[in-house]
Amino acid sequence: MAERAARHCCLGWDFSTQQVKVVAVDAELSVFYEDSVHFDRDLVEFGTQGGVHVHKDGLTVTSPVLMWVQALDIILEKMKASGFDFSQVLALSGAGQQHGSVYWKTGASQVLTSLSPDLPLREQLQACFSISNCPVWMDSSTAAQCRQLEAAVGGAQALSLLTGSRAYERFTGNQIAKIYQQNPEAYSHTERISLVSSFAASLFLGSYSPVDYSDGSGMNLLQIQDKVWSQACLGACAPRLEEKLGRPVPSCSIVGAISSYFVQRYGFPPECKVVAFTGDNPASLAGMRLEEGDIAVSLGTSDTLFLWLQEPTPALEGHIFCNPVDPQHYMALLCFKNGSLMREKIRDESASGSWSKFSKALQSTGMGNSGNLGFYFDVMEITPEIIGRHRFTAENHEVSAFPQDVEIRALIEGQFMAKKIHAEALGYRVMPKTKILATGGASHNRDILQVLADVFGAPVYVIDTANSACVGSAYRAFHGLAAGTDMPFAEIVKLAPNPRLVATPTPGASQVYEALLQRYAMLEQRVLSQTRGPPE
Ligand SMILES: O=C(CO)[C@@H](O)[C@H](O)CF
Repeated sequence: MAERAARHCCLGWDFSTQQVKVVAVDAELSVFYEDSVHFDRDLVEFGTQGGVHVHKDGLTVTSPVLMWVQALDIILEKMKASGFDFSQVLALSGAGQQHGSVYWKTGASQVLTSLSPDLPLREQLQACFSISNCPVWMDSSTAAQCRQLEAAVGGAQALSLLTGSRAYERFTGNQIAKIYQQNPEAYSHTERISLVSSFAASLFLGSYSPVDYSDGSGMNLLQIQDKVWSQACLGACAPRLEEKLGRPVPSCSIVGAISSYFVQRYGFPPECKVVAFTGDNPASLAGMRLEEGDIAVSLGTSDTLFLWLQEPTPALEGHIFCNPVDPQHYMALLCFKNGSLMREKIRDESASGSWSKFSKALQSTGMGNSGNLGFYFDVMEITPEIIGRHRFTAENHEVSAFPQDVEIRALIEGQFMAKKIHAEALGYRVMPKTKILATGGASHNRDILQVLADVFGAPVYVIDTANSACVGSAYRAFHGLAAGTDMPFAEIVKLAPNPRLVATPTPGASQVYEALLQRYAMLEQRVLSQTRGPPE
């Protein structure tokens, strides 16, 4: 085989819900290698569906930690078999599904620091975990622990101001509290608790990696302003928790050099640096190269907004995390459950199942839809908590139906006005340099993106985000190598492929939507009060 040219690179890992993925990115920021191990397909013995086990109660959702360990063994062996030159790896970083937690058994650190390069990780780490099935982000079994935590710190809004979110069942502090309450013996035999991100970093480090500020913001435990654990939150969840978590670190930190295990077994250079791993969403923000004032809109099954914020306004909706690439700033995440499934339903009902007819309806109706407004929530919406379809005429009279074309525009304008209103409630403001980055299935429909540009008054770009968490992690590894030079992340990634401009605001759009947004906000409150019933 022809000698492969030497190609210095950084690796970006993603320990996601369904698979472990890796990309190799060279100094020109080109992705030249990618691989993955799919849990359901490649690790059948664990019996997961979508990478998880949903328990009989329908609320508890876990994943086997040894499945994650073995997936790393397999993917590294696949890379080795493909002839990947590990000696060229300058640094690596990674991401993990947020909120999940890993429980290292007392004594595990000795095993982790003295791994034999002759054996796979799984064989050596078999007995290193006090909890075999780790709670993950899909779990919703900790409602009681959420109420206890909010009560301990003065309520939901107080917790949100402190940690960036009100209590959420999937957030790690509440999961730890449940384990302490229901399995105190396992908790007492736990010397370290990692997030999925810091657990993965620990494997490469050969010692316990600290939690980074950004993924740590998804625990209901970290004070997001001071970037220290909240003693009130720790105390409300479990005893002696701080010693099990260790001190959190900035997300751009080099947490150490790669373990000798990987040097001897795979040929990594001993000076290969490990940059703190973070959550998948913060890593995606890095991969999409969001900058201050930008907003990323993922138009998928549910719609997700990533915001870059300088001064957050924590609220009872959405999540504020410490920013993964600028320690002085923040990011926000907003989830809208009625995303593409709602768009597909209206397409089927009002455009005979045709996206082309759907687009024609948007083209044939004007901005503002002659004052007609709609709320379309066939499943209980997260942001805000409303269910049902509610349509209003220009005179704010509720009606039971719209003509088909009006219905289609009311759906799309309503979805995007909701996004703008709730993003602004978290402190987001459109800036002159704002770019909207659209991803996900609906981002292939230019007419939908035109409405997005008009409602926000900002240009819309599309970007390939297939591997955004991995690529963002590789970018963060390069950024970690520049530690101490104060080089901003944007400078490090300036060679990366640019997003493609798809839509710019129609002239006059801001005047139309400025008025409509105010009506939308007012009507949303009216619907909320109707569906929530009168305040107690
Ligand atoms: O719970 C979430 C964010 O808060 C999910 O996006 C997980 O990070 C997916 F892994």
